Amino acid sequence: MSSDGIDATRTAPAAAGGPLAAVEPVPGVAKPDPILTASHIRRSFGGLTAVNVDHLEVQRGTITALIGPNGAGKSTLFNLLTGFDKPNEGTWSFQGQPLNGVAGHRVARRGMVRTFQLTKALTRLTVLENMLLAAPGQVGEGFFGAFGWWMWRRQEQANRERAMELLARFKLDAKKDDIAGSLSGGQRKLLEMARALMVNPSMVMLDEPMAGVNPALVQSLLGHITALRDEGTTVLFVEHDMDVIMGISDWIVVLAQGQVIAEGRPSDVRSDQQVIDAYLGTQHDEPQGAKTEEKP
Ligand SMILES: Nc1ncnc2c1ncn2[C@@H]1O[C@H](COP(=O)(O)OP(=O)(O)OP(=O)(O)O)[C@@H](O)[C@H]1O
Repeated sequence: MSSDGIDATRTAPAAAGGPLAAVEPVPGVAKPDPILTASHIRRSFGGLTAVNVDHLEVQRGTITALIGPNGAGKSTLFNLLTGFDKPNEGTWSFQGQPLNGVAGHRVARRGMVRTFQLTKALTRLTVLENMLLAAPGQVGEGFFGAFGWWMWRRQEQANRERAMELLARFKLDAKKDDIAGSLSGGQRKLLEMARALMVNPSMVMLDEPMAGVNPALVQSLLGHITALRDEGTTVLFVEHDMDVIMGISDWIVVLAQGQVIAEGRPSDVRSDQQVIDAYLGTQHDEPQGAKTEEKP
């Protein structure tokens, strides 16, 4: 157990007795307490329908994996739900509030935040600067004159404290003044996660959190993800590594050709013939880390 109270070596058992225990594993099934609900979401690119989801609910306080073969529509669905793309049709709500037409940065302010790979520009900034840029909206300096200045200073201070707390949690505090581009692949993933937490979200969406991560850091990342869930944060993640998916997910949603073809607990999904035919049968079950690299 680390000093911040996180057992980084622990991975979660699938939530056999959790809130999803009695939920029937069928596509579109209602959840007891959904934090996110989406209906009739369709997104086409020319003649190609990338996403065509009838109904999907994500249970609050769980780790839900979104899986499927390449081109299944996972990233497109992430972009739509978080306001970084617009569907041709569909409605969705977060914490009971409709999100249609809400821009990405406002979606994040409402508590649903997604991780982004560090852009080239961000890799040239220090780790701490990256964190501060991810902080929630700033009070303008000119706002109410001297009072605005005082507010701005206070907010700066609070952001700095939150950033340092999160960097300590992810064991990046000693690297706060390092250029982000000098971090290893795994440390970058930790920084991406830490940046997302700057807005204190109710739900985090992680896009392939294990891609490019050295096996030594995989356990640490898994520990951080389950710790988030255990603190009450809802986690939705896209991942290809089946060991990771089966090891930490409370619930798995399977997309194929834009549609939800199955959802359920890991044990339900593993034995679903349609999933095996569409995805698992074609999945090269590489050992964890076989396709990874540590240095960018
Ligand atoms: N901007 C775009 N313009 C045209 N086609 C797109 C665009 N974005 C995605 N697509 C197409 O939509 C389909 C779904 O792509 P998407 O990236 O969402 O799949 P994915 O499940 O995330 O795949 P992967 O696992 O390979 O990342 C693919 O056929 C893709 O080529």
